[in-house]
Amino acid sequence: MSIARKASAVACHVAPGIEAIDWPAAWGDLDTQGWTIFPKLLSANECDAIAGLYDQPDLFRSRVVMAQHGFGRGEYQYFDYPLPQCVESLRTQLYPHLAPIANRWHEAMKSTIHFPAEHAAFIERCHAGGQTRPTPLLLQYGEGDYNCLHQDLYGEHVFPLQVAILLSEPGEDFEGGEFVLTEQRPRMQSRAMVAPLQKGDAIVFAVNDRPMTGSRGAYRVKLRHGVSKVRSGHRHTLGIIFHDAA
Ligand SMILES: O=C(O)CCC(=O)C(=O)O
Ligand SMILES: [Fe+2]
Repeated sequence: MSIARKASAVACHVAPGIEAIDWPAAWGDLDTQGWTIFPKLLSANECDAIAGLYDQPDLFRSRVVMAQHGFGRGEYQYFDYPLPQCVESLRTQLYPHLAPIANRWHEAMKSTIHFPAEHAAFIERCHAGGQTRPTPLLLQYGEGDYNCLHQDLYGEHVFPLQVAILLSEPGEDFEGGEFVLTEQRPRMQSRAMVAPLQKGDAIVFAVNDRPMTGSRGAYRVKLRHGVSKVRSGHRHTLGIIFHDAA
């Protein structure tokens, strides 16, 4: 009974948003800067419904208070299986579009890892390798909170792209709290990037390495992501990570 209740907690219609994505533009952004934005992937109502799940502890497998680990300030919770329908739909419906990019990146980086076309097959691989715990998460920030630059690596199996959806409206629900990324090139100084997200926008970004084309072929650059200090208000984010955790 509790399983049925959990699974139906929040429904949303992600297919139209995914249909509307300009994939050639997205591929271009991902190849040149390692991230891209899908505008308005979720409606304001869907954002509010997902953010509201934060107060239903039975939907989550664990809660992390960032200050206790030196991760920043603020908190997040990892969803438990079965995932709410909306989260499950985003994970399974975005994956098939991202797997070809992941495979192209891995080929360019001379990796022999190949990602299957469907998420279920990739999750089977994670589970067989002992990575069985779900990684989609809901983050919650208040005034003064921030998220240090990090990478969401949870074991040997890593899908190289992940998605974060801003569930609050900048300038209205909160001030500050920008989504920031840094790109570290070999033997060079790091460059910082700020993603201009609005409520309902999704950012797709490299989890760790991505290929960059130089005059002597492709080399690897490393991305990290985080959130600058929230100056006022409240900010929620939904994180969709495609690999599970050990
Ligand atoms: O709150 C944010 O925008 C950052 C989320 C994040 O670190 C993640 O989804 O992995
Ligand atoms: Fe993260």
